Amino acid sequence: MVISASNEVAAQSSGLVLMYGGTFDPVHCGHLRSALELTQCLPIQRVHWIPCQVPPHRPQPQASGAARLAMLHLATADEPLFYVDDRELRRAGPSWSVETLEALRAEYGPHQPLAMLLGWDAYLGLLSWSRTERLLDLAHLVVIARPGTADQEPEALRAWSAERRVRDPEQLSLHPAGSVLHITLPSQLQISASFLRQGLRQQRSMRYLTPDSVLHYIQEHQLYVADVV
Ligand SMILES: Nc1ncnc2c1ncn2[C@@H]1O[C@H](COP(=O)(O)OP(=O)(O)OP(=O)(O)O)[C@@H](O)[C@H]1O
Ligand SMILES: O=C(O)c1ccc[n+]([C@@H]2O[C@H](COP(=O)([O-])O)[C@@H](O)[C@H]2O)c1
Repeated sequence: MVISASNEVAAQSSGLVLMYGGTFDPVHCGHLRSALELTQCLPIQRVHWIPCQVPPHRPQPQASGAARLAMLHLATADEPLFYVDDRELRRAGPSWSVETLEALRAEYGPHQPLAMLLGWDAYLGLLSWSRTERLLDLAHLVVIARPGTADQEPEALRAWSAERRVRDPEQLSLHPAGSVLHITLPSQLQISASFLRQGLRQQRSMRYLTPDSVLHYIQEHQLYVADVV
């Protein structure tokens, strides 16, 4: 795909495209609030919410891909910048992020600023991901603090990201890829999907930790009622 200089300017002025990948088993207010706050502090034109089919580095999700996708649609329905993207669910095998970013890069073209969002816990494992270097050729990384995950950044990761670290969010819109930005968002919510699954299994109310529409879906489809085998 050939993009002219004027198209490049148009792509840059329309803002950053953000990939928010996750297991989302289920989506919760920690995810939702973080993404919303990012749209308020970065010039974001679209957030691609991408539930993974086969998470590469963790136990497999309890709810089906179809159910996790449906809950994402319910949770994000009235937020215009949020776009639920099922591309990983349509791909067989482990959901390598590098393949997802390759596809997004091909769609948006070489000049579009693109970033992948990671919570601190996910970021800590980054050096064991598939083709970590290539990730930065394809996108920036936006790493958000996550309360309850106070683990120290391993030295190798700190050194790797230090070379690419930027402090000014504006930098992300000036280049298509290659920078790492750490952000501490104003409201940090100590909510996790595992906490929700456990509470639901124990039949405790999980209201206000995820939207009511998601809780209704969970109830209607009897999700998270049984212990994981
Ligand atoms: N409360 C939160 N605040 C900030 N980031 C979060 C929060 N919860 C999840 N994330 C980030 O969202 C992405 C997807 O997370 P995921 O879907 O695995 O949710 P989770 O709550 O960590 O799930 P689980 O408890 O099952 O591990 C990861 O990058 C993770 O770090
Ligand atoms: O590509 C990889 O090697 C890789 C390794 C671990 C995690 N990921 C992605 O990171 C995202 C967050 O993962 P998780 O386990 O916190 O839901 C999700 O989109 C995963 O597919 C990707």
